[in-house]
Amino acid sequence: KIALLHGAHRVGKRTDATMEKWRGYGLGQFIHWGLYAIPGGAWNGKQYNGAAEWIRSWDGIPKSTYDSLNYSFNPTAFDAKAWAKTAKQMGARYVTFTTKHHDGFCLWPSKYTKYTVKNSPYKKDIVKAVVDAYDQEGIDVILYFSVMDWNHPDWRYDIKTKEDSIAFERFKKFTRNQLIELLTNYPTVKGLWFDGTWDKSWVKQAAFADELETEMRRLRPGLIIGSRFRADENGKRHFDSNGVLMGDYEQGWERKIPSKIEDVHGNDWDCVMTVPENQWGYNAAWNGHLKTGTELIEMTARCVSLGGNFVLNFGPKGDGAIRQEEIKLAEEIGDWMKVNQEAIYNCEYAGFDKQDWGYFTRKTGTDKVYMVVFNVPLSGALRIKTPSKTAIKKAYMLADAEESFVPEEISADEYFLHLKKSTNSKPFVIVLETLKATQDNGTKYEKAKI
Ligand SMILES: COc1ccc([C@H]2[C@H](O)[C@H](O)[C@H](C)N2C)cc1
Repeated sequence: KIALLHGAHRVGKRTDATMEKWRGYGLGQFIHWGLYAIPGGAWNGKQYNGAAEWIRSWDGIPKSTYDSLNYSFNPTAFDAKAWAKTAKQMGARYVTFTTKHHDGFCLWPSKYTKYTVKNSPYKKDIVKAVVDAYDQEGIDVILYFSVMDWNHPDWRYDIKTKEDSIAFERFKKFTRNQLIELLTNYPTVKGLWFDGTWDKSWVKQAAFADELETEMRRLRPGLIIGSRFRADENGKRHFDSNGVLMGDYEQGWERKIPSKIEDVHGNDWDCVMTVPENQWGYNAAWNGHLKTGTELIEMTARCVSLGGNFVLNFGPKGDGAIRQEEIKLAEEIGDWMKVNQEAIYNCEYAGFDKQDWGYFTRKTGTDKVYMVVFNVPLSGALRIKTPSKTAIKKAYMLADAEESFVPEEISADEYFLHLKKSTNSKPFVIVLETLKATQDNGTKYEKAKI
């Protein structure tokens, strides 16, 4: 073990109620909104090839021209209540909202910079409107904050000279002030989602970032901060020099999902996902593959089956309205969640071997296991391999408990559930009521006859 002052301060999952609630969210919404939504991925009719929220880094636009977009920010169609209703309808249980992205434009009236919504035609506090609207819908709010701030004169990619270090000391104070300001202005937020923390300048601030994390947690007990915020004194990010996760959950799953339980190392985690291949901010010309509702439902089930949450990104337009494609996806996902949410909310890794037809989830703290079926085999036989000493007492369709199954035992701890010929066109869920034979529950292990 390497002696560390600024590595992980906790090994294993948090066990407090706030984190247990976070663990059970299942499905969340990410919202990327800011000045980049105005150009929407193009400038003077020329398409930008990268992610729309990175358009400022494109040579095709003078930085000062981009920066003056704050004078034309006036989202007349912005309606936080409508956003929150869409999220509720989709079945999202938390939202991560961009307070400040890499371009440095603040969607709240920060006292520490002029580059805020207050000095735009819109003037009003967007972060407050979002926090209040989502609180009202009972959806928990996490605030996204980019440490990297392209607008701030004291930001540095690295600290090479004396001048750099003097400037960056000012930047560190500015960053701390903004974070304390956010936690003070919006006391109901449950956590902070940090981004823009990969540059050497910040990676060298292990002690400062560690102290700042401690200060924020003291100001807001229970605050949820992931593994992206800080590096240890050897510059290790996400996992410290001893391989221990820093922060409360792993934030490395950006547009990717773990494929097996070993990949998550017993940590909490969430996956943040875009509808196109890589567009977080609004891009008018969505190109390439756009994920369908069924694909996104499958990603949700896959994340929950491996003990994580799935967070789907929305990129509202420059006028503040959510684009129709995203509204439609929210409706499709929401329709499925209305019927099947029991297999997603407050569920976790079931401990059953993965099968080709789909995913197992387990209702936390119970012996209730769900089969979320996406790929019905031509045989119509869904294979189940139960963990040892686990019997299946009952098996039935979640959508209709009358439609039950008698598992056919095909070998030790292995069964088939035979589906009726059906025309299922949407994923469906089968409930398994299981029985774990253990000494203390007095259950002598025997095959429970259905
Ligand atoms: C590949 O390098 C990246 C990819 C994504 C990001 C940013 C995106 O702009 C978005 O905010 C995402 C959540 N974040 C990781 C930054 C650098």
